[in-house]
Amino acid sequence: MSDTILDINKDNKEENVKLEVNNLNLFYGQFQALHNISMNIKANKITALIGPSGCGKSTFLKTLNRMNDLEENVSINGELKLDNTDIYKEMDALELRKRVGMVFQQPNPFPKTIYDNVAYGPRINGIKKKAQLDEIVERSLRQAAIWDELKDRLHKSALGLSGGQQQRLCIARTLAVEPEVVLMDEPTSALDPISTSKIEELANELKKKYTIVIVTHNMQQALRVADDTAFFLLGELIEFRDTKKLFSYPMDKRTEDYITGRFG
Ligand SMILES: Nc1ncnc2c1ncn2[C@@H]1O[C@H](COP(=O)(O)OP(=O)(O)OP(=O)(O)O)[C@@H](O)[C@H]1O
Repeated sequence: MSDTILDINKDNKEENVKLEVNNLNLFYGQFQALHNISMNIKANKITALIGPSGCGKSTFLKTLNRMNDLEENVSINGELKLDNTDIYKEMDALELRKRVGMVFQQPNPFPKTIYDNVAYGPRINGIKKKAQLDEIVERSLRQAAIWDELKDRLHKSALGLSGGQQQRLCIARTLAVEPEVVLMDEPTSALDPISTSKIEELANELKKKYTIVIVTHNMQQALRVADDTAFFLLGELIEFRDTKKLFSYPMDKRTEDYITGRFG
């Protein structure tokens, strides 16, 4: 890792750090997919992860809520802390995933009603009272900016919604268990421009309450929504800083080549 990135991480330390990553390495069998990643993800900010296909963005995102634990042959070393607690050594994976929710590339609602999709997580967590569930469903759909569109069809199947509506429903489902961090893996890549801009506006609104980490292939999207941007290449974190600075004055030649379209 370069000195440049260390300097930037020191700057970040002065702000409110939600997730602290130190010297993180991840292997799929013999293949090392992440090399010595260190970065601080700030609370109530949007952090974008960019870089060419296969550079480790999704792998890194998944380490933040231990989704890689589900895969065979994965080994991880280094330190990853949520609010100063090590998520691998000192935290139960289920507890962690309540605090760190995830939204995937393809909207993946359950084949259930809209209401039951949103109530799913709270029910698993033991909430049974209808009035309480009603309140959670409404709050979550409002936070996901889709209440007005769906309030009259809560008991219809979620599979009848458009792709953009399904994705906002999936965001509502994630918010229903009141996470602190929301991870988004290319959440708009399957959506049209109008749905994309709704999700971007929503992310901007949600950061008041949540910390958001988003993987995107779309550099304009990173520029539009992210406070900080991390550029990955071949499993290394090349540069990580304020988004506007990274795009205006890239410090590393490889970042410059990528954002100017010279490779990737
Ligand atoms: N389950 C796995 N087993 C083995 N290798 C994997 C696995 N998942 C990812 N990899 C490899 O790890 C590297 C990083 O993959 P990853 O999906 O994290 O990249 P990415 O930057 O998110 O790519 P994309 O933008 O195409 O989604 C790639 O070389 C990939 O082939």
